[in-house]
Amino acid sequence: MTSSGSLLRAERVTLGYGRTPVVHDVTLDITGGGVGLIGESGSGKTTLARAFLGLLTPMSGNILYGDQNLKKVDMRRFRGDVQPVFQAEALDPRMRVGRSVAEALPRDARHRVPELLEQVGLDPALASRRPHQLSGGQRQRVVIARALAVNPKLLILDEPTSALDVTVQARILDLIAGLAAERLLITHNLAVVGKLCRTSHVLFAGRVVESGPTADLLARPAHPYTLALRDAVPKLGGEPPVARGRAEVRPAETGCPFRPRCPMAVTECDRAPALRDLGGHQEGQDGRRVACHRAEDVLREPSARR
Ligand SMILES: Nc1ncnc2c1ncn2[C@@H]1O[C@H](COP(=O)(O)OP(=O)(O)OP(=O)(O)O)[C@@H](O)[C@H]1O
Repeated sequence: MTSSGSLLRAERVTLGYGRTPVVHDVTLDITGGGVGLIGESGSGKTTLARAFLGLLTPMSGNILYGDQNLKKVDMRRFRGDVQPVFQAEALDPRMRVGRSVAEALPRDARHRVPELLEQVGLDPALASRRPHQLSGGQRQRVVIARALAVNPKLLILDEPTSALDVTVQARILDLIAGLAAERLLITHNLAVVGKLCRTSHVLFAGRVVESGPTADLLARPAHPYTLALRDAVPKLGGEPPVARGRAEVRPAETGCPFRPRCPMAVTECDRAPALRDLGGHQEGQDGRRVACHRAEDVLREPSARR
């Protein structure tokens, strides 16, 4: 735990590839009860996840693990504590799935394969199959079994259900919800965070534009982008929630990056809004942060209330 009570913390982190930053000055804590990272394709979710896994070094700022800079943490211990769950396509197509799971276990614990398969709701007899001989949902369960092999404290799940149909998706989400490990969940589907994450952060163009308790965010978005995301996909399993037809509009390079797509933009939005506490002590505003000059107006919009 860091002194702020989080498992992992990004502190004013800027991340990029080569010299090009794609995530800008993000501060974010992974606390208990599940944390969601939401945003459309290209918003920087996977890039942040890679930094939290120690796979990408920040251009500036720090990733902290238990009050220690991740750069200085023993990576062998860290890999036992923090495990990624990526999409099932990452499984080796030639390898029997039992062996895939066995490879994630310490050598003297390989007898635990049937137990792990059962833990994720799979018949241990499926261990002899190759990935293409399983359904999409079964493959995703194998990926989760692999991650659980080392009894991690935290799972970092990148779109764990986006390739699955709605009913299978719901069953995998139930499985994830029942696991003991904490979770950082990356998704473009707001319905998924509603089910699994106590806290959520909305990313737009590599910046956190809104944060807070997920239930409050969904009930009363304070950023026009969160509002567009919520209203684009009201239920589990729908299309990716982008403001349809406008996602191709490039973010602004100066001022508020969402301005070119924002139905509420005003002259003031030429100035970049800082992430700030949502003022007042009204219901649903505790722990809420937003980067929008017009957040209070967004909250007053009848369409923002649900
Ligand atoms: N290896 C890379 N080299 C250069 N640029 C990259 C690389 N990986 C990602 N990017 C760029 O970084 C930005 C953020 O990408 P990232 O994959 O983090 O977004 P994302 O929100 O996870 O998107 P998606 O939901 O499509 O996975 C994008 O503009 C992307 O083109």
